[in-house]
Amino acid sequence: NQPLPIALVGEAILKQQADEVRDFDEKLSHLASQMVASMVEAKGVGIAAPQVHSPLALFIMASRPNERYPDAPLMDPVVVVNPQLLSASAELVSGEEGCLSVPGQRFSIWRHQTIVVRYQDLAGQWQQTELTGFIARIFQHEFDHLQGITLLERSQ
Ligand SMILES: O=C(O)C[C@@H](Cc1ccccc1)[C@H](O)SCc1ccccc1
Ligand SMILES: [Zn+2]
Repeated sequence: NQPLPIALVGEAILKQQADEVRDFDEKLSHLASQMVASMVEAKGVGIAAPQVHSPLALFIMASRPNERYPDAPLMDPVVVVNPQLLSASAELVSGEEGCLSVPGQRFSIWRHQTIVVRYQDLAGQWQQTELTGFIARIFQHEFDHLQGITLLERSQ
């Protein structure tokens, strides 16, 4: 499962609104597995479809402990399709983020501490859950990518 080339900030694909996923077929599952492979190879904790030049509303979240977030939960990669942000806490928390599309740079970014989200899985089943802390941060970072927003537009 060869890793896919990662789009760099400045490429048009990263500035577009991603398209709704309608076909929950084996092509979608194959793209998701290629995204996981690309994220793992790039040592990321998430990756969005536009970053691998696919304009689909799809991303991977895969929190794991790391030097900046040593107490981050270790979780299996979650495939998030057609995500919606239902609510977000007034409480914001600042944290350091990187981006595979802005290699070698780190930014301090304000994110909502807690969010309630809804999304479809690879089978098209709707999931709804509350996320908090580092996982909420990853979701917000990847959700931004689907709206054509990168760290550069958010860094304080
Ligand atoms: O560019 C991406 O979407 C992947 C980012 C995701 C990320 C989200 C929130 C906070 C940090 C990163 C990559 O994972 S950047 C590499 C990385 C990995 C662990 C911690 C910080 C940065
Ligand atoms: Zn990013």
